[in-house]
Amino acid sequence: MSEAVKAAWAKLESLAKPTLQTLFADPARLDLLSARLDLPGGAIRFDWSKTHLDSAHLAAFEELAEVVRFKAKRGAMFAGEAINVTEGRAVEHTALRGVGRDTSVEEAGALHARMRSLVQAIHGGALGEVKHLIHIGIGGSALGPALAIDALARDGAVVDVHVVSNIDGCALEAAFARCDPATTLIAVASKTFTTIETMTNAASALAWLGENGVDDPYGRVVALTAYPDKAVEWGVDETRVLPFPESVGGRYSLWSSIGFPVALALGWDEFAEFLDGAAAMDQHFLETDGAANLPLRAAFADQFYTRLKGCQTRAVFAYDERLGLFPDYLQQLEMESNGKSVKADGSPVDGATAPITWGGVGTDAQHAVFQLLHQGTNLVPVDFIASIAPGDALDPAHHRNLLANCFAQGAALMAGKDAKDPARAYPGDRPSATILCDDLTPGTLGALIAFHEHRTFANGVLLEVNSFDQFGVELGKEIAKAIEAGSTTFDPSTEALLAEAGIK
Ligand SMILES: O=P(O)(O)OC[C@H]1O[C@](O)(CO)[C@@H](O)[C@@H]1O
Repeated sequence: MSEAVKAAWAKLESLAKPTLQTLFADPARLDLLSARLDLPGGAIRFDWSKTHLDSAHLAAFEELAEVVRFKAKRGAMFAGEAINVTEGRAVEHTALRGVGRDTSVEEAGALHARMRSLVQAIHGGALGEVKHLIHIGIGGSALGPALAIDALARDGAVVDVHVVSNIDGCALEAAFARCDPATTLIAVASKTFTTIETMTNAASALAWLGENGVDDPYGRVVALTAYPDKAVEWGVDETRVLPFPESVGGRYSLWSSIGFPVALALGWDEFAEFLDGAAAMDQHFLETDGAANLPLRAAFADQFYTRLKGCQTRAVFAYDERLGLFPDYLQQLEMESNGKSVKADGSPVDGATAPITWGGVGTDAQHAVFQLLHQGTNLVPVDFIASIAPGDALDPAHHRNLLANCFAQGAALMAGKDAKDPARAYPGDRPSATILCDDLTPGTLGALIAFHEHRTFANGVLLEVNSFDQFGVELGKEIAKAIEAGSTTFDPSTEALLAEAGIK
């Protein structure tokens, strides 16, 4: 850590940390810590006033951002420089939304035009009747599509999409049970086109089509990959291979052809609105400086709790059934990006990096895990996400009650409650932030996801880690391969488990 970075952290640590109730004595607090962004598809409000950030911390975090060269690093990402230093790659998912270096934006436009043609051809009947799509991918090749489809395609998807990721055959069988092979397409989504789970599931899906009367199973496959040659070699006709650039990381790839099932389920116009919402967030992130930059401000709050308060987790609760998969999506985004122990230059980090991201949906979670949030010994910063417009058409009492509960939880965590009986007392002073959308639309969802991508990047810059590699996932894969090969002897525990299961 450079002396300047050390000094910036030391200053942050030295600042007084008043309670939330004390902080609210400042009448300007709500204005200082809340913001609204007008986006395609509706506005989003952000409220960090129930966190312990104050003007002194915001200023000190701005100094930290300056000494870690946040602006230069942000500029380098959008300029297409190879900021993923350990892999020597640029990081260009924003170019897919039209924001980035010209050549990459142009290339992304051409790739989207190709994807759009295929989507529209399928909608127009070019591949016969298509009622179902089994989308096979894992990690970033599955979590984004699953989230977007579950959030946006609830009432009347053009094509019914089933996302299958797990190598556990139960996952694929569940999809088979809900699809008619004669009207089913298979999307094989893999950046590398080598991932064992995806390739095994894809082979089984082809076999299922063949065993159920489909003459040309390969003719029903669309491949979504950064390595189109591998997909062609595997047997997919080049006309149904939708490539994307290698500079788009797996967990940032929803905007590329990995989003094909989203476009197929919703229609191209909605997918374009989704991209536009993300692009509006990109422009905000690129053009706004200091704590007014909302993803950067969110990262300040994250660092406040992780580094300055020692919180090991952060929780996200969507008070919106349609965002039930949002915590899963965020887990990969945040934990795979910033769950690191070395900095981008290879030196050890100087403290905690990414907290464990977890969460669920409200109000369900209130009846399951909120006990710990209110009275447990762990301090957990919480994000609440909700929409003002309901997603349902039932009695408005449902949605009013949903929002009342969402806002009540933030108020309760902060205020706490005294009681004579210690078991009934709430300590309070527990932080939360609220993200409130006008409505959950393709545009606001796109912006919400892009906000979290940039928040993750901003956290990585403040921590000085490379947010874009993921070498930590490799060792387990290597050992699984060695187990399958049967050639290696492992520790006694692993050997005993393999013997019990009849694998060795
Ligand atoms: O798209 P691919 O290459 O199949 O990889 C799937 C996932 O596997 C990972 O590499 C982790 O194992 C993720 O980063 C990625 O999203």
